[in-house]
Amino acid sequence: MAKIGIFVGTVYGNALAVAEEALQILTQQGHQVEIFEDATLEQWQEYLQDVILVVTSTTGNGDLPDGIEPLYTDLNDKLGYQPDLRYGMIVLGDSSYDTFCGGGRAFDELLQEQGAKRIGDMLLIDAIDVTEPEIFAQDWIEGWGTLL
Ligand SMILES: Cc1cc2nc3c(=O)[nH]c(=O)nc-3n(C[C@H](O)[C@H](O)[C@H](O)COP(=O)(O)O)c2cc1C
Repeated sequence: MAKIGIFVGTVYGNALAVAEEALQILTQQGHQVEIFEDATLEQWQEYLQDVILVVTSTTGNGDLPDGIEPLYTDLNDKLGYQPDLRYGMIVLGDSSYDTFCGGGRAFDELLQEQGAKRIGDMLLIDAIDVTEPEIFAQDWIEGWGTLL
């Protein structure tokens, strides 16, 4: 059983729906799970020895939603190295944008630079193909939960 913080960035609620699905699946697997929106660096730091699942969409021109961008900036400016963190990444975007899933990809790059260990591949969810992202993500979440 792992302690998992799900950190969400959403504009219209799709990423939150995926996060809520993940909460349900991972809790059923026996993990201890909590969702954070508009999260602070302090909340992130509570998981540095545990597991984080980032679920974020992309807005603007490859940007992170307002609810998670300050966390990204704080991680970049203040945290530095986080080698004991294990994490997963689910990114929502739309492939009609040149910056497909740009916000989440940037978040993943930052965590890699800071020594965090990603569990599994990133799940990219393309709004062009997928109308129900929370259903689409189910198999990935189940598989990810068993890797922890
Ligand atoms: C104004 C606007 C800008 C967007 N910009 C991007 C973008 O730069 N790259 C991308 O991959 N998707 C982009 N998207 C698509 C969203 O990321 C996608 O629709 C996603 O499913 C929204 O999830 P949310 O409801 O959690 O915000 C944009 C959508 C809108 C409405």
